[in-house]
Amino acid sequence: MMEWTILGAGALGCVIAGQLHQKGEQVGFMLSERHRGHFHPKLDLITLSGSHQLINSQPRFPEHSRKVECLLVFTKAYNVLDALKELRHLPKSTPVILFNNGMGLTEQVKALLPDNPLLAGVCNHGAMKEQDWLVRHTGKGETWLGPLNEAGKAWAHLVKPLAAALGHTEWGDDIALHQRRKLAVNAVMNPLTACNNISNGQLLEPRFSEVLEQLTDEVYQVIARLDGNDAETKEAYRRRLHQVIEQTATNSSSMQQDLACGRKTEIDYISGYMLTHADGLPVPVSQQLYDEIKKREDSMQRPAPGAKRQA
Ligand SMILES: NC(=O)C1=CN([C@@H]2O[C@H](COP(=O)(O)OP(=O)(O)OC[C@H]3O[C@@H](n4cnc5c(N)ncnc54)[C@H](OP(=O)(O)O)[C@@H]3O)[C@@H](O)[C@H]2O)C=CC1
Ligand SMILES: CC(C)(CO)C(=O)C(=O)O
Repeated sequence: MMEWTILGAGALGCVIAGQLHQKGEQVGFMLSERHRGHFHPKLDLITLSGSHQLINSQPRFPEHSRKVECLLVFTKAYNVLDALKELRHLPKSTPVILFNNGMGLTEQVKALLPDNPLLAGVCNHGAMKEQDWLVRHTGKGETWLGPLNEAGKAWAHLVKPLAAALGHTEWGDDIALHQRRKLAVNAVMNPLTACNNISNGQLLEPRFSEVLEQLTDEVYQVIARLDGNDAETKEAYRRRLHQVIEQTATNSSSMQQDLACGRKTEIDYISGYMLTHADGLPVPVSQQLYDEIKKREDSMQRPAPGAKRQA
């Protein structure tokens, strides 16, 4: 039986691993260096119904990459390239599926792994890491899988076991279209909630109505131009965005959580991607939010004035 190797044992990677495991699939975790030499307890997954599921997974490190049969990448976008570079022995025939949010990595991953079948997954499940090896499944949504290169097209059959484990999962020949649909939601919700330190649902308060409207228009123009004939109508996009805001009203966006906890955000792959592809379209609100988040990220990395340097 093929083993699914999860690179990135964080919130989403653990939830997907848990769901695959529950369906009898074999799952292993390719771990970062900080786990080396540590005891690996069973993964404790809190399911949507609140029950605990204990999962016995196989810990792996880059020297085991020769044996990887199918790699699912669940690191943050800014860690994808470095994490893949560590897997020097990854067979050229192993399919690699990128599940990160945001866009802009495809060409670099193609250059790094020119022979491997490459795919992208667009996953709308929700996951939260409560601590190492304790992860909560917070929401169910549809998943799309599609090819990023020619060799990736031969792996459409992976949809079947993924659908059995994750629920609604479909193959999309034009996976970039589905990535942009998700980006269009993230490029509004993530920077606005992060900059204002609010929950997703607070975006619907009257004080944000003007900025929400302006940002929605900017993002729509850029994404619709990239989508060409496949663009959704502005009304359909607005409805979809408001549906996500309402369905996740009590949640905090990933960017809000990252910024509030002093972690790096995925802004370069979300708003940064939008700005790079604006190509003359006016995007002042996106630019302002992008600049603000980069400024806060930079200030987090600088030691506070008067703080002692570590020897
Ligand atoms: N959480 C969610 O609900 C959703 C998340 N996404 C997207 O999925 C991606 C992952 O998100 P999420 O799970 O929340 O993020 P997390 O930060 O919880 O998980 C990322 C994991 O990647 C691991 N990692 C980083 N570098 C390496 C490396 N070199 N080798 C092995 N592992 C590495 C980290 O491991 P360690 O901590 O051990 O260093 C960390 O556990 C993001 O792009 C996110 O936007 C998409 C949909 C929903
Ligand atoms: C849709 C949204 C904003 C839900 O929180 C998300 O995907 C994120 O937080 O990154």
